Amino acid sequence: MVLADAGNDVVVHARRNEIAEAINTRHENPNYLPGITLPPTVRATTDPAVALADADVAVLSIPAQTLRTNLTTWAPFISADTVVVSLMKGIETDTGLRMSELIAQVADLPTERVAVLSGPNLAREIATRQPAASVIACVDEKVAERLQNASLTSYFRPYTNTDVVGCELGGAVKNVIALATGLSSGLGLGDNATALLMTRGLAETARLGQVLGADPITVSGLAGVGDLVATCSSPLSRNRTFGEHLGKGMTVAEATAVMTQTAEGVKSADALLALARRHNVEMPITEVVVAVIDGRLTAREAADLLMSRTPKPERYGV
Ligand SMILES: NC(=O)c1ccc[n+]([C@@H]2O[C@H](COP(=O)([O-])OP(=O)(O)OC[C@H]3O[C@@H](n4cnc5c(N)ncnc54)[C@H](O)[C@@H]3O)[C@@H](O)[C@H]2O)c1
Ligand SMILES: O=P(O)(O)OC[C@H](O)CO
Repeated sequence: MVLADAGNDVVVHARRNEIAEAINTRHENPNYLPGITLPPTVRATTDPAVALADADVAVLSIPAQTLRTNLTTWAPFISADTVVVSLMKGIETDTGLRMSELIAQVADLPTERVAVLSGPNLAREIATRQPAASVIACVDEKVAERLQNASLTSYFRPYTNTDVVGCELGGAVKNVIALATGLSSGLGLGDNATALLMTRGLAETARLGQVLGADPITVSGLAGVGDLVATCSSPLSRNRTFGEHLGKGMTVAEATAVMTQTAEGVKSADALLALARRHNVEMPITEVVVAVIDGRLTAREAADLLMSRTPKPERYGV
């Protein structure tokens, strides 16, 4: 919708024929955004070769853990000049790769042709054209600027950045912190606890970013604190909702069964923790979220464990 409203010729690749059909005839995706009318210029196809033919830009937005398999199939259809943009906020579980790293590896692309978009962008709000801003990051600033111009509308305002690592980490870690604020809310622990988790969650993002080469300023921007605030506070967040279900006593299997959309943090938390341990970075909130997901701690025990940690000075670096 954003790209079509910005004046681009947009082709969506859908897996299911009935979804492609609904987008082409009723201008609606009834499974994922029921009730939202898409611009009639948005067309859909089930054929990835048709979707990718001569595309200036390919925007990838599927569950992070399915990217490798899907992209292996799609890569041969990516044209020589196409820039690939990731909207995904996850980390591959087996490898710890960020989505842009995975794209460059699987599609064999130079980093200058891979960009990421990340920020406080709850899908349903954007689909109703409510104002939002985001960050488009690419190591090549000119490419980021091209993408910025291609996605600028009256309701969507992208900023550019060259810090791909910081933007991607901001998106991936905030999902885990949103699971934690959901757990806390499910337990009824109050707004002070939510603010505590968000602020110390940001410290975890900053520490991990520091060792992985992110710009320390990125964490205070839209892809850092901006997305953290939106996701941790909004009932529209799937990660926060998933955590809330667990906090109210559901098992992971029960929460998974009632969710129809992706909560990336559930699978990426473990990969982020492994990445942090590899670099000797302490991420206590991420650690207890992983323990709750694995069934080693209850939500209550996780809260008690965090509150019983040794007192320390307030620091943001490693
Ligand atoms: N929804 C949001 O508000 C939002 C905002 C910003 C970023 N993101 C990120 O975008 C990514 C996708 O999330 P989403 O909100 O679209 O999730 P979703 O669950 O709503 O939709 C997933 C999409 O991927 C497709 N899909 C599911 N399994 C697939 C598979 N195995 N192979 C191919 N396609 C598959 C679905 O058909 C659907 O189109 C995530 O990484 C998420 O963090 C989401
Ligand atoms: O619904 P969530 O929890 O995946 O969050 C959606 C977006 O990432 C918010 O920016």
